[in-house]
Amino acid sequence: MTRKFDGKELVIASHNKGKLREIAALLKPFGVSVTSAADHDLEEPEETEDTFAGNARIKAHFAAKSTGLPALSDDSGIMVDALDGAPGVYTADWAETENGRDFPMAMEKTWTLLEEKNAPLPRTARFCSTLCLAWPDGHDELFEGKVEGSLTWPMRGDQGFGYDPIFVPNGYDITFGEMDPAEKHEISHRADAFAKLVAGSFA
Ligand SMILES: O=c1nc[nH]c2c1ncn2[C@H]1C[C@H](O)[C@@H](COP(=O)(O)OP(=O)(O)OP(=O)(O)O)O1
Ligand SMILES: [Mg+2]
Repeated sequence: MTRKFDGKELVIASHNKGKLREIAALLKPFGVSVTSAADHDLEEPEETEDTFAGNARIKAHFAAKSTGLPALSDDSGIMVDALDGAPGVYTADWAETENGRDFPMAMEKTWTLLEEKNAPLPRTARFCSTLCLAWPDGHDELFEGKVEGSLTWPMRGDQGFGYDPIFVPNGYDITFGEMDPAEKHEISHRADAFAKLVAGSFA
């Protein structure tokens, strides 16, 4: 049996401002008051697992235990078929530099690898998201979502975050970076997982 969310406050166990903005927008219709990991002065736990689900559980359980409140995390990434699913769980790591994250650099690295491989067009990829809703007593629920598309070069658009400027979802000719946020929320991997969370835990 799926446990229902019946609290008033939900902690979003993420330090990514782009994600926080998207999750707050997705939760808006449900009258839940949301706070972030930063609002509770939480550190960023190390993401030591090699699956989205494993890392989503680490983040949500850490926040739930630390705050005594239910917490929702998202672990996500982009999987490129011609790169055998890379960068996948390591999407954020590929952008890591001494001075913080550099996503243009990570996108260029990804495109260069595809060029070096002479990967055929379209260069298919998908964004994946696993949401974990965890309670302070250790119970949790997991929900998975994805969106299929292909990569394009050069980068286009300044909406969204992360890899959005090179991802064109199937059925569109614009990137997530060029898309209105409300439209991204209709079709994104996070929205897909979120619909399952709502059906399971909020309905
Ligand atoms: O809709 C998206 N549009 C573009 N890029 C995206 C998206 N969703 C995930 N991504 C990329 C960037 C992100 O940095 C990485 C996930 O890494 P991931 O560890 O789950 O998130 P994070 O470290 O940025 O924030 P946090 O762990 O605090 O929730 O995949
Ligand atoms: Mg992370």
